[in-house]
Amino acid sequence: MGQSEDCCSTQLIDGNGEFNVEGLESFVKKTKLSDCGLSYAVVAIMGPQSSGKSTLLNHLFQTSFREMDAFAGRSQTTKGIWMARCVGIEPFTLAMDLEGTDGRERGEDDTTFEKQSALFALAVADIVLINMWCHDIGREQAANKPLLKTVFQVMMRLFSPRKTTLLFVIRDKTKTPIELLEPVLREDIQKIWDLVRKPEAHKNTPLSEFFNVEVVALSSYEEKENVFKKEVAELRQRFFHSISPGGLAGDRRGVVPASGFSFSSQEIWKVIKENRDLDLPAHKVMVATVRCEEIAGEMLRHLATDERWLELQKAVERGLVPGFGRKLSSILEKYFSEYDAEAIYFDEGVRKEKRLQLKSKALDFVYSAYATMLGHLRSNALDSFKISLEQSLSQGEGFASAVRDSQQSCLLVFDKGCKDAAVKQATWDASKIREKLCRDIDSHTSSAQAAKLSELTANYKKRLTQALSEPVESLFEAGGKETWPAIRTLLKRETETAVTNFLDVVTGFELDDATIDAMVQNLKDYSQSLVEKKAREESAKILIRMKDRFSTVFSHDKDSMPRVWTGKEDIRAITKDARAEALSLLSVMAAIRLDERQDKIESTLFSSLMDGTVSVASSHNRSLGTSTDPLASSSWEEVPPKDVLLTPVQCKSLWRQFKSETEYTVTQAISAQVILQIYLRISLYYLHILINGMFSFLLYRRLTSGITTGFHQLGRLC
Ligand SMILES: Nc1nc2c(ncn2[C@@H]2O[C@H](COP(=O)(O)OP(=O)(O)OP(=O)(O)O)[C@@H](O)[C@H]2O)c(=O)[nH]1
Repeated sequence: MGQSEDCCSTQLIDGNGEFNVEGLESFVKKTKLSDCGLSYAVVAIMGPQSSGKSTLLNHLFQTSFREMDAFAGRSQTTKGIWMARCVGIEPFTLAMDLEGTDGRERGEDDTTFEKQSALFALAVADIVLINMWCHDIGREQAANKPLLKTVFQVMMRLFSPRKTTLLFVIRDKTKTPIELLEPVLREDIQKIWDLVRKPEAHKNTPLSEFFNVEVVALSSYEEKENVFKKEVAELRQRFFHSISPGGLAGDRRGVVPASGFSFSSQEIWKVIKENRDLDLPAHKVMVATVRCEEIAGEMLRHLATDERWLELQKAVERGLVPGFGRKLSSILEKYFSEYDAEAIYFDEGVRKEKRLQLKSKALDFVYSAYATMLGHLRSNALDSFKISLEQSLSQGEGFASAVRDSQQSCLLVFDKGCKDAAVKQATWDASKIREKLCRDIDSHTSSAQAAKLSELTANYKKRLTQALSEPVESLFEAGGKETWPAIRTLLKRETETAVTNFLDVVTGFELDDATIDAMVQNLKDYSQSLVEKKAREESAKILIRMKDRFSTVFSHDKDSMPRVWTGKEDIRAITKDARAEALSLLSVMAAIRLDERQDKIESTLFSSLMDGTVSVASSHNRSLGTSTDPLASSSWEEVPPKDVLLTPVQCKSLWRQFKSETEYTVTQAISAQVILQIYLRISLYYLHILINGMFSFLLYRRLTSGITTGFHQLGRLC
């Protein structure tokens, strides 16, 4: 067989039953069969060997199937199954030339190539030409009878008949008109149909249910070539638009889309070779499944290398991509539409199912880019919330309302961004990311609120420190009866001022009452503890303070003028006053008196210490082994332990130390007085001598007599 450029013929199955996959693929590619969808027809020819099948096909379809050389004698020319595109026929029509079927050269069982190829033709072709000699019509031993028997038998092995058109081509027609021949032929066909063993389900099924039977008669090509050609040309017309309603194959069923033809025919041949029955509906679904998967796989591969997608993926890694959803939707749409276009003719159920799978895989594939995009939206929204909150707060807006406004505006931007990022083919839900954003906002709000409140509290504590610290210190230094009442007044006033101002500011936080109460209490506690701390500091320095107080009082007169020890001063009384002042200081610093509770610290201290009975009482009691000393205790009556600064025992010990350390001052004063006295006496003595001398000299000069008497008188005078 030769090859023409137009018909692209190829051997589909060789004489040994091997399927030529490569040849078919190349045929499909060259002829662009895959692009035809359902718009293609398959015509096969069967008939006895050397009955002019190839000759007929070549004339009918301008193909170039190998014909027997007329001078070489009749022997088998066509081996296996050949295939070619019919030239000039619309729609795309594929012609298949089958090996002759008279069983002379092959066996007779089901596995014979004759039966296998007949079954293949019935499964694949829409129109089967049955080539037969005119003289065989009505003959009992006609060569076409075994062929028809074969066709009808294998028909039963197709689960679902395809309503194939059997076009009986009567060759070498005689003068007997076709109108007379056709009924005889149809009778022959019917007889064969009736005799064929049928499965129970088809026992009474008429032949017409399975086949359209058409008959045409042609003159002999050998004897009346021109007439033959004319008749063939007329017959050729019937193959134009053969698949349209009313055409030769107008009511065909179970067509496999052209892009699945190669795979489908390979699978059909495999099943036939394995001598299995052909379940055409199941086969159709199987072909659809494989092909739709292939198409979907191809779409996914194309998507993965799509330039627009790669660009978008890179861009979203870098940051926000405006119009992300629109861009990604358009890329996806391209491949979904391509899938739809390619898979359109395959079984609808399969096609839809595979489309869903394609969609799900494609969406899974691009999801990470979407998630990245949402990540950007979330972090940008959080940043803008933080900035907006700071700005609002710096403009003096209340904390709670600033949070509300900032949150509202940032969520608005986030929602808009999500809308922009939404991919129309997906039902991806951004609510989880939104929830995360809200959690982040809440967490930032909490920490910002805590920071602001702690800053605020610290600020008010600082103010309280400034307002209380030094005044309290100076009140303690002054230490007297009015010290604690003055401190209480100061503490109350400053705390109330701070709390009032604090409440004004904290309102903006819209906190619950319990929280506000706790914060106010915290401020109050702080101011109280501040005073207590000062008191403890002062009590730790009490000895120095007492000594200072003593020395101030001791060495200054009532006009605060430095005292000069002339000898006239009553050091005992002065010492007592100075000690009383120091003891009064000790009494002030012995306990914290922030409540107005009365105590007996001062009276106890004065009665025990100022009378000078401490050491006496102690030694006395030691000797007695009992204690009646009110200061021999570690607590003050009516003073809670937390408020005790100096216990009675500590006071007693401090007093003893104070006394011993101030004793020297007193001694010094006494000494000063004594020395001054001596000095005065000595001075007087010398003055006396001087005066005596002066008088002696005058008397010596003026009184020359009575010297002895004068001496005695002077002695008495002195
Ligand atoms: N009598 C007669 N002979 C024909 C006709 N058409 C073709 N032939 C001859 O029959 C012989 C076989 O022709 P092919 O077309 O090769 O026959 P075939 O059926 O394809 O042969 P196989 O493929 O071997 O089965 C050739 O010598 C043809 O010239 C016809 O219409 N009438």
